[in-house]
Formats: sequence, structure tokens, C-alpha cells
Amino acid sequence: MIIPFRKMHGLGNDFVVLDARAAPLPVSPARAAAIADRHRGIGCDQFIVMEPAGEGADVFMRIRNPDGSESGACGNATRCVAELAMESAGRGAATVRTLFGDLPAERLADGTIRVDMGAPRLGWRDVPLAREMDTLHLPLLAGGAADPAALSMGNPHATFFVPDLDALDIPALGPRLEHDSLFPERANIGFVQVLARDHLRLVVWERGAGLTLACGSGACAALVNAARRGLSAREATVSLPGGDLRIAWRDDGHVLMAGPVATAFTGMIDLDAFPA
Ligand SMILES: N[C@H](CCC[C@H](N)C(=O)O)C(=O)O
Repeated sequence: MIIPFRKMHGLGNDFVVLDARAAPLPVSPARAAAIADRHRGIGCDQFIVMEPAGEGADVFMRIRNPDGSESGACGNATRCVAELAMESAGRGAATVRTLFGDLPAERLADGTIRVDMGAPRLGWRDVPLAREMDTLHLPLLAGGAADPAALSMGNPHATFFVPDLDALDIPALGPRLEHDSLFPERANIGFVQVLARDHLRLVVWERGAGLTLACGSGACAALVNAARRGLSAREATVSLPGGDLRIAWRDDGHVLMAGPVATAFTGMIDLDAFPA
């Protein structure tokens, strides 16, 4: 089955996007992982399928990591899918449905996309964690990082606050922490250096994907966890290796994320060339 695909990214966090809104596509976790492979497939940080949403939303976004695991949130991909939904509808706004809920998005005057990522879930069962504890201070220590905060943006995030990001060996720390027994569903691991109350520097080791150039849900988690700890205001620029996102934790508890989207190229793919 030969179908079109779109290669998109948000600040270098890159995606293969298939459009199954008109008809279902035979995409198993194994096939998604094979297509996401950077040597044997197209390659991407997350594999995205646009599916029909039904009432109340424009599109359902299915998110898979390169290891085939499914995620309930992907901020950078939400902006990309929202852009495609707006283009299809000829509108400047669209709602993207995910496992975490309906995420309203709009295109701003500067062409960036702002998404209401919903309200973070702060309880230990929400993250989820393996046992009851205060999600503001987790008893975790690895290398030069300790005492993270945790939450769910629809996917699990642990945020470490460190004095100097460049002093950390994140490729060594990331996988150990991602698979720590404290996280029964693993976790995305963010490392934050607070530059100012309205400016955070962030690097994320992503669950099932590894080091990425940007992580939208991770930036939301970083801002919320910093504000919870009193380390930042409720609105800040989050600078990732791939660029900046603007994050605001609104008084009603919802988190707004604004940033760019880009299409790198489009192409055709033969799904039957990949394992079923
Ligand atoms: N890159 C995505 C996060 C993917 C999260 C995924 N790694 C998971 O298993 O939760 C973002 O922009 O939010």
C-alpha cells in the first residue's frame, strides 16, 4: 500500500505524519517502529497518525515512539497536527484530540501555533509512580542530578533542577532514570538550568526515544515543576537545544505552549515494505 507521508518537526523534534482521517491505515507498533528507524526507515522521534476524531474535535492524534510504545502527549507534534488540521479546514484554529484529552490550538499572527495542553496531573498515581509520595520531591539520585519533581502532561515527566547542564552526562543518566523502578510506565526525564524567573534552559531524555532537540510536553512539565518549586514565574521562555518555546501555566491550571512548526519534506511510502 503506497501512501503519502509528511516529515515535520517542531524545533528539530521530528515526526513522520500519516493521514488516516479518510480511511484506516494498517500501522502496527512494529511497523511504526520500523518506519521510525533512522537507518532502515524514514526516521523520526515520534511516529504520528492522524485519525478521525468524531464529535467535538478536528482530528485524533496517535503518538508512537521509535520503540513502538504509545504516548498520551506530544507537544511539538500537536502543533504540527493542528497546523495540518487548520490547513484542511481553512481555519486559524483546530482542536486535536489525544489520549489525554482535547487540545485547542490556534495560529498566532507570527505564524507560530499556540496549544492549550490541558492541566498537568500532579498526584503520584497520575504520573504514575510506583508508590505514594510527594511528587514535588522524589527520592531519586543519579550522577550530578537529584531530587526531581514529577507530573503528567498525559505522559510521565520527571524534572531535575541543576546548576550547570553542561556538567551532566545526560546520555548516561537518561536511560538509567527513564527505566528507574519508581516509574512503572518509565518516564521522560528533563534537566533544567534556571537562567531567570522567566527563562529556563532544558534538555530532555525522552521515554522510548532518547535525547531529542526539543520536547513540548517536557517544556510544559519543566515550567510547571519550576513554578511549583518557586524557582520560576508561571510564564517563561524555555530554551531547548532546538530552539525556544513560550510556556504559561494559566491560573485555571491549563498550560499554554507556543512555538513553530515546519515541514521538512513530503514523500510516498510503501507500508508493505515494513513489517506488519
Ligand atoms: N516529543 C514529545 C514528547 C514525546 C513523549 C514520549 N517520548 C513519551 O513516551 O511520553 C513532545 O514534544 O512533547
